[in-house]
Amino acid sequence: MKWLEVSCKVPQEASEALCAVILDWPEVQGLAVEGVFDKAPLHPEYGEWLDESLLQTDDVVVRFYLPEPISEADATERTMAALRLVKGAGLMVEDVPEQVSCLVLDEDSWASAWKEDYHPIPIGNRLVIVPEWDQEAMADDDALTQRLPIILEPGMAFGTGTHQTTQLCLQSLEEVVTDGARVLDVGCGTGILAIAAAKLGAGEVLAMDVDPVAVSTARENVSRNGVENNVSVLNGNLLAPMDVDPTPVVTETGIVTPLAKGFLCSQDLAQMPAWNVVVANILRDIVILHLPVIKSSLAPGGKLLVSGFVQEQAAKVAAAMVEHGFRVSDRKDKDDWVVLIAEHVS
Ligand SMILES: C[S@@+](CC[C@H](N)C(=O)[O-])C[C@H]1O[C@@H](n2cnc3c(N)ncnc32)[C@H](O)[C@@H]1O
Repeated sequence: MKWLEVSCKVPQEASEALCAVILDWPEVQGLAVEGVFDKAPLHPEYGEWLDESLLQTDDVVVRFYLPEPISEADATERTMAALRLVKGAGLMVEDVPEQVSCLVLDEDSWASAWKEDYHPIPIGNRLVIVPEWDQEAMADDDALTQRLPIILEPGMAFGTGTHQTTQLCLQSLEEVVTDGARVLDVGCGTGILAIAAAKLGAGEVLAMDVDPVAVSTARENVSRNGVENNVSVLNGNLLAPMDVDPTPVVTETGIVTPLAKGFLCSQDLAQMPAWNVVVANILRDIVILHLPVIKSSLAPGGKLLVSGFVQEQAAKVAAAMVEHGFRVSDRKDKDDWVVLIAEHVS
């Protein structure tokens, strides 16, 4: 069987919207975004704030695979239509054929092309992120088999384990999760941190995300890892008022409109027993907005891990944490990125 490898060059800030449209095509197998994601992704539709200092215009390549009998001409036309949708949603993309290129691959080349960018990634002392198809290869590596595997199928949601902030949070979870702990993962993306917490011994983990796509990806990853008994995944927004309509609104372009909607609200959280660990890898301002609700749901002595911001923003986050009654006890840096670890002090 033949496959078409379609590559489309777009500015980084338009890549997620383009991926969302392309992933709606039932024939698409494998989608990857290539380029340097050294700044946080922007999701204005999910309440993440645009931060001028994080804006960048570097192009990335969205690459995906379509099976025969789809022709190069069809694939190019459909990709152009997707680009037009993204452009219509207000994102800066060029919807010209020069942005799109196609390569015909046979089955073997397709399988390796899609998978070659993803390999097991050891994290910290105890964890390893394993792409679903690399599990067998990993069995040959004694050092890796000693680690706790987090098996992931890279999908649309953020959190394949390659981003510095995800790795910093994983490393920090290793240090703070104790046996039987109750862990809350705010902005779970693929569910990677929640799964790690469960594998590290947490008794009960609640993973939540405002993005319904992230919620379904996280649920799949949770069952892939056999941690369904310990991890629940909910759509929600702890910043939203209680009486919001939980039905997501989808525009003609397939992009969820600006929302303050969610199933899980801060009031729901208030009904639950306190958490021993809360992890939130979002963005600076969203993290800061979450501090009051996190403070009221974290057990005294409980640990808060926050990331999603760069070094020059860390002081502002740390100051806000102190203002809300946390004691910042540790910090880790990777490249420009930071995780802050704080303790709830009453
Ligand atoms: C940077 S990703 C982190 C994903 C994963 N936890 C990780 O560490 O790789 C941030 C996630 O937060 C979600 N998010 C943004 N604002 C949110 C909010 N107000 N409530 C819950 N999730 C939110 C986004 O949809 C996205 O999946």
